[in-house]
Amino acid sequence: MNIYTLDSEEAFVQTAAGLITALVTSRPRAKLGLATGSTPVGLYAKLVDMHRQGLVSFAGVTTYNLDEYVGLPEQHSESYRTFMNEKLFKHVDISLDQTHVPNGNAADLEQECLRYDRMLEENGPVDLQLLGIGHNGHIGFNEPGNHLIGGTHVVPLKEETRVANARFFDSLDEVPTHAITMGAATIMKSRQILLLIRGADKAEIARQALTGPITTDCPASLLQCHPNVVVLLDEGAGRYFR
Ligand SMILES: N[C@@H]1[C@@H](O)[C@H](O)[C@@H](COP(=O)(O)O)O[C@@H]1O
Repeated sequence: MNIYTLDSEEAFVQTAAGLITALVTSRPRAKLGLATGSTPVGLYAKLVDMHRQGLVSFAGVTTYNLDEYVGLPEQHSESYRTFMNEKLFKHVDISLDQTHVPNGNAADLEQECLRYDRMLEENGPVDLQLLGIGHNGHIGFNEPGNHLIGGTHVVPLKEETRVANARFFDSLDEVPTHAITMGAATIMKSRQILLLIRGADKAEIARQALTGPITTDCPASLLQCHPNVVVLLDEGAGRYFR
């Protein structure tokens, strides 16, 4: 793992954006795995900015998002489809049919998981998978537990995850109880992984995930087995890595 602690928000965002734009420039038909949550918001804003300046084009890029809530209407302000459209897709030269987010409203969710996996199998592996991390070590919505699942699947969200994400909703009751997520094996098949970790409240889980035992109790620890991972930590999250 290549672990870097950046000492400013600008350096953090600029480094992440630099890695993505370098890939997309050298490989215009790149396949990007994308993530939601508050962590990549600054990165997406930087990519939009660089696109506006003519520094990067996404015209040939295909994207695959990690996850989506189950049962939240696609147009809901907090659906991950809306998040991606608003934070990135609407503002760059990518056509929406090149962007993929699991359909959390599919009539048959099991079929939807199979469809998503088949699509990733046929088109993948992704060149670069962007990841954040939950306070409990989840990646995508692969929650801690006594096992991990390889492929795309429906997952009941841990109470702590629903509480953490309640800040985006009017109340905890509105936070969906389930999500569809890419599985651990799919994530591990990515050619490169870019893991972003921000905030002092993530310092401890960063230490566990990056230097602790590889265990399903901390799904992100599995990334220690991947041959090509770049981890960017901001000052707060990087307390143990300076
Ligand atoms: N499913 C997403 C993850 O992909 C994200 O990495 C994580 C952390 O979110 P944040 O960046 O807001 O802390 O939780 C969410 O629930």
